[in-house]
Amino acid sequence: MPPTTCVRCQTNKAVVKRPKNHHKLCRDCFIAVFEDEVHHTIVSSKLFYRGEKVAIGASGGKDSTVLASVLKTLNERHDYGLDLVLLSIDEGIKGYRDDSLETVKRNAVQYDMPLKIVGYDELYGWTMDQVVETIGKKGNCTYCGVFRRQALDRGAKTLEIKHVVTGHNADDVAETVLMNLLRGDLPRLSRSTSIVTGGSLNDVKRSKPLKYAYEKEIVLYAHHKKLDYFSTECIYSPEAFRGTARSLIKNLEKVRPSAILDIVRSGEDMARLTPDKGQGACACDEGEGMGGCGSADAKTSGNDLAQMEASLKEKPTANGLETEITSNATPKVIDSDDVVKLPIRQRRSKEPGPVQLQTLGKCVKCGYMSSQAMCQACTLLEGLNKNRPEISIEG
Ligand SMILES: Nc1ncnc2c1ncn2[C@@H]1O[C@H](COP(=O)(O)OP(=O)(O)OP(=O)(O)O)[C@@H](O)[C@H]1O
Repeated sequence: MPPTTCVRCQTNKAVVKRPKNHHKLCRDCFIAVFEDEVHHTIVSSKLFYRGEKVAIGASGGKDSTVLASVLKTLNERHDYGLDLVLLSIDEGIKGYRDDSLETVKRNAVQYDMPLKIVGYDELYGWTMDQVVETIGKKGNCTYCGVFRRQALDRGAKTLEIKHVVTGHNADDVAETVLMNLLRGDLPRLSRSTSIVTGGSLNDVKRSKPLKYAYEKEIVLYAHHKKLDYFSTECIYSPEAFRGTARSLIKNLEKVRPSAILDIVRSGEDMARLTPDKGQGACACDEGEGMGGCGSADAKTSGNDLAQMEASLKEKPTANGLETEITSNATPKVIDSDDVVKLPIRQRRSKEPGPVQLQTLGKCVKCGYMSSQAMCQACTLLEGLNKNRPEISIEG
């Protein structure tokens, strides 16, 4: 078969079939289109202002590495005038985060950006290894997610930064929309679909410039730009419920590539119809619910992404290849759900009824933004410190 020509430049050989719309593009056009789309998201959502100091939540993984690389490129190309800093949270997971932080340290040199690392041990007196030693693996993602969101805010504050960007992508947002739908938690949709959260009530704003970027395209971008990223999954178990939502989405994507963006758009539309417009958002919660980091890895919850990464690695030079992403893999569905029981006052009512708007105050213990007397992190810490958590893990 003759090689396919790039539909954009009509000159070079196509090496990428875009997962998003199946357009066949050459390497340079794919990179240009990907960057242009992120630029469009940034400009149309008015994410930044000139001179703004922005912390990039950098985990060393593909999403935040691509985010750092693209933001550096766009900042220079379009003269955004941003002061970009890498902010990493060390959760204290040996054999995982210590390795990924080495990647972030190299990224800091490669992108010529300052790097700040903040550890759970210094902030909370606990590493995740110690948390897991105490509570076991089940439900640990909840602790990690709550602690990380607050740690990012605190890290930003020590740098006098009021805006943290994260590498959450379209797949992440679509998963969260589905999870909230499946839980019957429409009010949370507003926060989970917003490109920007915090900011007005909470003084650290968070945004997701890759909100409309497909995860597979992020992997392709990292591959074609030869970015240095860390691709091992967390050694502690991923969230079962998110993994199930992820598998569902990956299956939908196979039969209808636009499904991911369609779910994101539907989530945005439904959010506009719900009473919670994000004003009452607890600072610990980006609408994802009490449940973890959002990084249920494709390797465990629908392994076509892992396959894709492996096959890209086998073909280090894409020259002369058409990179088409297909997979016959059957996603592994995790059939149990990790649920952490919170004290009654912090659980959402399961009964239908009028939606209660939350009001933000300050945690009586640490002063962090909270819709409850005590913030989620302090509640979890209190349980850990007592070593007889009022928070029990459902078996
Ligand atoms: N330890 C961390 N330090 C700083 N930022 C983090 C950390 N963990 C996650 N983040 C931020 O939150 C985003 C979403 O995290 P998540 O755990 O869902 O990881 P992910 O989807 O695997 O992303 P990545 O590929 O960047 O690791 C990341 O892209 C990153 O911006």
